[in-house]
Amino acid sequence: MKSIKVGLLGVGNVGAGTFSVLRRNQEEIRRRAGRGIEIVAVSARNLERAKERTEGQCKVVADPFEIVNDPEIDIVVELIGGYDTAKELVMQAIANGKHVVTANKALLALHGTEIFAAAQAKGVMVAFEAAVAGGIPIIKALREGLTANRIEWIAGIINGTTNFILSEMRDKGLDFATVLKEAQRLGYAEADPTFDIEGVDAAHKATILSAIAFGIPVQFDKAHIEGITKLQAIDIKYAEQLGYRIKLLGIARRAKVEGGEGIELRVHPTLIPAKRLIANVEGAMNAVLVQGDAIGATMYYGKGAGPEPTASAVIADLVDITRLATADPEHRVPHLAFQPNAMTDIKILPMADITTCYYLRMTVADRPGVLAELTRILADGSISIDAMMQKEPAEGETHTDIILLTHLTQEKNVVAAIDKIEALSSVVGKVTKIRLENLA
Ligand SMILES: NC(=O)C1=CN([C@@H]2O[C@H](COP(=O)(O)OP(=O)(O)OC[C@H]3O[C@@H](n4cnc5c(N)ncnc54)[C@H](O)[C@@H]3O)[C@@H](O)[C@H]2O)C=CC1
Ligand SMILES: N[C@@H](CC=O)C(=O)O
Ligand code: NA
Repeated sequence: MKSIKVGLLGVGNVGAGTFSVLRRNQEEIRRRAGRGIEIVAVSARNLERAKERTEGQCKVVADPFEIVNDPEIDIVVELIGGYDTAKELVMQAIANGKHVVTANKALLALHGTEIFAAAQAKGVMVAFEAAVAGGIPIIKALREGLTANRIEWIAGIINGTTNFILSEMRDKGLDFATVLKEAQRLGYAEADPTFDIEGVDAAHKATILSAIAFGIPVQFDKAHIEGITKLQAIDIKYAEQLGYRIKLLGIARRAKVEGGEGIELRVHPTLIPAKRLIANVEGAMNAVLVQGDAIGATMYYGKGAGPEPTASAVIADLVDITRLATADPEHRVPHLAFQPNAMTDIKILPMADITTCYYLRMTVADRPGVLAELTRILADGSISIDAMMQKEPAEGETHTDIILLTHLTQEKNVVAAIDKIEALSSVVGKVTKIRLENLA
């Protein structure tokens, strides 16, 4: 049978990885797909570099629209990133009746609803395994393997760059900027690395996961986002002393609220018990925990970033499309796992309404009665304490650090209690609050 013809937009880290894995494993892939998968044209900004990376094996063009409008091309692979041009190209490819593969989580988290609706109407597939947790087949697991379950929650280390930074800083004592540069050199970081370190990339991915897990629209604008730039070394140290690790987690969870159900959608540094598997996921590795009502907890682990791990997911999508291209569109897996007419609109909760445990660090005067003041404020706010650690004041110091871990409580209770604690004359400066999840 004739090869399926692919046009590649962008020959950067992932584009180059896709080209080389597809060439290296072409025979194996052909045996799986039932026919060859051939990149016939690429578009790039740097034409010379693209020619080198594609070893003169295909046409190299400057204008990406030349590819999306080429009648010979069956599948367009979008690997340029960003929202604007990428969206135009993807929409044009769909309008031209081409299937699309994209690794672009930013695009899907913002415009997924429109893109999937257009693809559905046109009867083409938009595949995006590489967009969440790189090479880990988490989209496949959620859309296909776990369809019997009511998904309760998902919690994942879904940004390789930040996990790499946290691991290297802790293990090798390197500084933030040095490790970030290394993550960029290794092809893990986004073109704009603030997306990684400020939690935006993880929020793009958590948004996509929430849609597939719960059958709700993609709603990036409702995600709560905190990155790792404000995390302090002292909290990483105290967390270790208490038996926890701090990871940047993306969390999507069903929650019972007054009047029904809501969804928590949040990304922030999180304390996790050190004995949990996920707390021991290091470097650029990703791990996603999924709790289903029938299966219980499952964990998906692997390389979440980098040229070839991401190419692994891009090519898996190419194989899926090749196998299904001739199937009746009605028989394909729905883009967001649920049939388009069966999506629901469970509300994403404001942060004030989420429920979790907390790590609170405060600097207090080392004098009698301070602890009683703190515990009174917490008790008044219905916050119960799970553990406490008080450090000895350093030689000649009159102040010391107190760290409190709370049981489950609502964020609004904690915020109100912190306001009162910060107003005490015995407390110096701000209280540091980090959320804590016990997980499975
Ligand atoms: N690097 C990684 O580990 C992962 C990246 N992704 C996603 O994959 C996509 C690509 O990422 P990378 O390869 O890392 O980025 P990159 O910055 O290395 O590559 C993007 C390439 O596209 C080219 N480009 C930009 N605009 C273009 C245009 N209009 N026409 C033609 N070429 C254009 C750039 O010159 C660059 O070579 C992004 O959406 C990213 O979020 C997803 C998972 C992992
Ligand atoms: N910049 C991202 C790349 C993969 O999605 C990351 O670091 O995880
Ligand atoms: Na993936």
